[in-house]
Amino acid sequence: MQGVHLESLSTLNYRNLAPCTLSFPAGVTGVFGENGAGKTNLLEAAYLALTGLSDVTRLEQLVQSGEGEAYVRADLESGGSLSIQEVGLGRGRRQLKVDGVRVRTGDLPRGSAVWIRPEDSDLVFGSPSGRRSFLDALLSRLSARYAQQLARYDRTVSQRNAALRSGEEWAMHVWDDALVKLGTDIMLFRRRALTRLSELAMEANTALGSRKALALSLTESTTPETYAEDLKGRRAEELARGSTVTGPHRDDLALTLGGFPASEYASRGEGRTIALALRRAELELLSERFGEKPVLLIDDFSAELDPARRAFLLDLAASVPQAIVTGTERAPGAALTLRAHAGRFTPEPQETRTPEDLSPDSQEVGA
Ligand SMILES: Nc1ncnc2c1ncn2[C@@H]1O[C@H](COP(=O)(O)OP(=O)(O)OP(=O)(O)O)[C@@H](O)[C@H]1O
Repeated sequence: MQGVHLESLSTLNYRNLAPCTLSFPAGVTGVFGENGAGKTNLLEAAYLALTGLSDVTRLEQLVQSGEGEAYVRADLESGGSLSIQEVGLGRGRRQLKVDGVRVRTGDLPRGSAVWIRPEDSDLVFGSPSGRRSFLDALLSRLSARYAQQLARYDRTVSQRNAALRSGEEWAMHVWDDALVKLGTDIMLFRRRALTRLSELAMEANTALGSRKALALSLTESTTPETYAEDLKGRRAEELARGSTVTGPHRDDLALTLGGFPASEYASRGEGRTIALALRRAELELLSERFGEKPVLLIDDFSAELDPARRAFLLDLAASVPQAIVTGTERAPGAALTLRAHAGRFTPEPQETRTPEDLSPDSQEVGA
């Protein structure tokens, strides 16, 4: 399968990165350097330029301290055509352009990158809202309609909450109708998508060497069939609390390992394996949906001390048309290696090794 290709990335005033334009070859680019050198920031900038997405709550965090605005640009090839994607960032403001024309986030190619990070373990051990965000972000990338319905649903919940707080019981049937319609769409879409996501996550979990079965399911606060009734049944409680307590905004993506809830019973290592399985499932799902492999961004492969998980990450990077892999040590088998230091990235000479030395199973890598 073909893949999205990030030809070059330019940044200006982005976090601690020095202004730069970096070219990336096909295959693996390894970026190594000391802690705080800017490796994560580089991947974050690449992800933002490729997808328009960022999970920071305050955009000004991304702007270099002391500066007013930041800018990232990706020159990429997708579906056989070249394009330039630019993101300008200011205080609470993000401006996107494709080939010089202003667009909205949803207009950028939605399957262009997947980012794997050490913090992904929070998906397993963190709150339901983190898992729900993972699911919603993924489904929003798979379907523009899902993204639209979700935004409408969230707006409706906020407006309904305001009406509940003002004690506007007389207006509730109007909000309930809107909520049931949008919420039902969301629940049905999640159920459909979960079937394939579960299969792919289970396969990845097995590929990671886990002997315990991973299962994904939705813990729903209501169902499409009973949503309207459930809202009526909790009306008094909702008026007292001033918030909507029933609906897909309260649901969880439940993860079980060997039949037990992973958030409560999985070990740290098992949790990490589940998180990697979810990310590989995301990669596969986006590839199936868009017919090309996303650019794979792997942050800090060297933090992965378990040999099976480390080999899995390096194999995954080698299996896609393009990957950027960071770490405090060199990634083996890289087509290009960049040394990171104080926000700058310098190409390193290629290591001369035999193909056997470059295998992820070799001593140095697995140690
Ligand atoms: N808006 C900003 N302006 C200037 N510097 C920033 C900004 N945001 C973050 N930094 C700095 O960027 C530095 C590099 O962070 P980054 O997370 O990219 O390092 P890293 O190379 O991935 O390190 P590690 O190996 O520890 O993960 C940090 O020292 C951080 O303080």
